[in-house]
Amino acid sequence: MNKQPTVFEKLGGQAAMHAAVPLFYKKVLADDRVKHYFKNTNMEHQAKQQEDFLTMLLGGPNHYKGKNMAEAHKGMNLQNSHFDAIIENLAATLKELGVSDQIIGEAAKVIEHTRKDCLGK
Ligand code: HEM
Repeated sequence: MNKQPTVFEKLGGQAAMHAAVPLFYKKVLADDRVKHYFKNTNMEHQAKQQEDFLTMLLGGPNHYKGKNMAEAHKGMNLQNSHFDAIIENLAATLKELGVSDQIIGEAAKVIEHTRKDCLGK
């Protein structure tokens, strides 16, 4: 029986994820809606954590050793608009890398499940 490909595989697997995350954070750090949150963040560490987290979340291998989303974003008072900005930057990144709108939509739908935890509500 053939296994259905995961969103991670459809996006292009680890190589695609590794290419996407730095581009994504470049956009995030240029986005006035969210960039201030990262002023004390080690972005190299953040990119590694995010690559591992998204890989796991989208159905790839699980190497993620960071905090859960509620813990990671505790005290930041994040709002829906911030979450939307993050998703928008990720979607724009994937689009630039040639991922189809269909697959971007599938990825966004999975990531959407983390909204409540990220916002702490
Ligand atoms: C809602 C807007 C968001 C903002 C402004 C934001 C901001 C941040 C910041 C500043 C950190 C680093 C904290 C530190 O320096 O220790 C962080 C950690 C992290 N965030 Fe977000 N984040 C957001 C949404 C998300 C989303 C949607 C995801 C996943 C899809 C995510 C995944 C992560 C991960 C994996 C970490 C690392 C946790 C660790 O190292 O243990 N974030 N976030």
